[in-house]
Amino acid sequence: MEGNQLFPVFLKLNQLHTVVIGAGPVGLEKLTALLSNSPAARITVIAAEVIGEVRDFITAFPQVTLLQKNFEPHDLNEANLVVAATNNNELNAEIKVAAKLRGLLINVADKPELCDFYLGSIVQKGDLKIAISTNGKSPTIAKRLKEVLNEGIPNELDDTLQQMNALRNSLQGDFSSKVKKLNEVTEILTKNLK
Ligand SMILES: C[C@@]1(CC(=O)O)C2=NC(=C\c3[nH]c(c(CCC(=O)O)c3CC(=O)O)Cc3[nH]c(c(CC(=O)O)c3CCC(=O)O)/C=C3\N/C(=C\2)[C@@H](CCC(=O)O)[C@]3(C)CC(=O)O)/[C@H]1CCC(=O)O
Ligand SMILES: NC(=O)c1ccc[n+]([C@@H]2O[C@H](COP(=O)([O-])OP(=O)(O)OC[C@H]3O[C@@H](n4cnc5c(N)ncnc54)[C@H](O)[C@@H]3O)[C@@H](O)[C@H]2O)c1
Repeated sequence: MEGNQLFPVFLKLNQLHTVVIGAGPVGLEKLTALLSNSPAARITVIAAEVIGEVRDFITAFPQVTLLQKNFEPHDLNEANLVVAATNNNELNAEIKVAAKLRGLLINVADKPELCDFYLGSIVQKGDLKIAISTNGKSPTIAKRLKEVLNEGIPNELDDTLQQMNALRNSLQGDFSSKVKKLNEVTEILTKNLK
């Protein structure tokens, strides 16, 4: 089978408990991705050594707990989601087993073969969020495409989203008549692209 077979979802990390193992530069990258998208994400960071940048970054997020210790499998007992960013391949494999035994989904940074899910490159304009995946082929292209879309999508699109939401809430009638109206007023968006 060819092409990208990953299924995208948008997680409510504020309702889930994510355990991040490792607090070096790559751990910082993953924490930045998690918390810049979901500032209320419930996260426990576990790491034997913690770089200053991680300590500084998480001070803005009081719901993030830092445990400076060696990883133990029971650290995942209360987890819903796992992100591993350690510099030790044996440990990564051990974390993968501990996650699997508990039925948890895991991302091992930079180790696609150990991942149940990948992080995407994210474009955000207010309530609009677009996640980009290159199927692991080139995160650099994902990053560049994010930059292109960030430039290309007007900030005003978020105003449109808010207006559409107000219209959606004000419409009377049955479901199909509401859908018809919402499609009518947005038809111009696709015409502009042609
Ligand atoms: C999107 C983003 C999200 C995030 O991590 O926040 C992300 N990587 C980002 C950046 C980035 N990562 C790397 C570079 C250096 C250049 C390069 O190698 O290309 C750059 C570019 C840069 O930093 O400029 C190194 C790298 N990454 C992976 C490998 C291993 C491999 O490919 O085998 C290696 C080689 C390590 C080595 O050489 O040792 C693997 C993965 N990286 C993924 C996600 C998943 C696939 C996403 C997809 O489908 O595209 C996947 C599979 C798993 C995962 O980690 O989730 C984030 C964009 C940030 C943004 O939007 O600005
Ligand atoms: N730094 C980069 O730019 C980069 C780029 C590509 C790939 N990588 C890879 O990503 C991984 C992580 O990179 P990094 O630069 O963040 O590494 P790092 O060595 O700076 O950090 C590793 C983290 O894992 C923790 N750790 C190690 N063993 C532990 C244990 N038993 N229990 C708890 N914590 C433990 C360390 O304390 C540290 O916090 C490495 O495999 C590296 O090869 C790094």
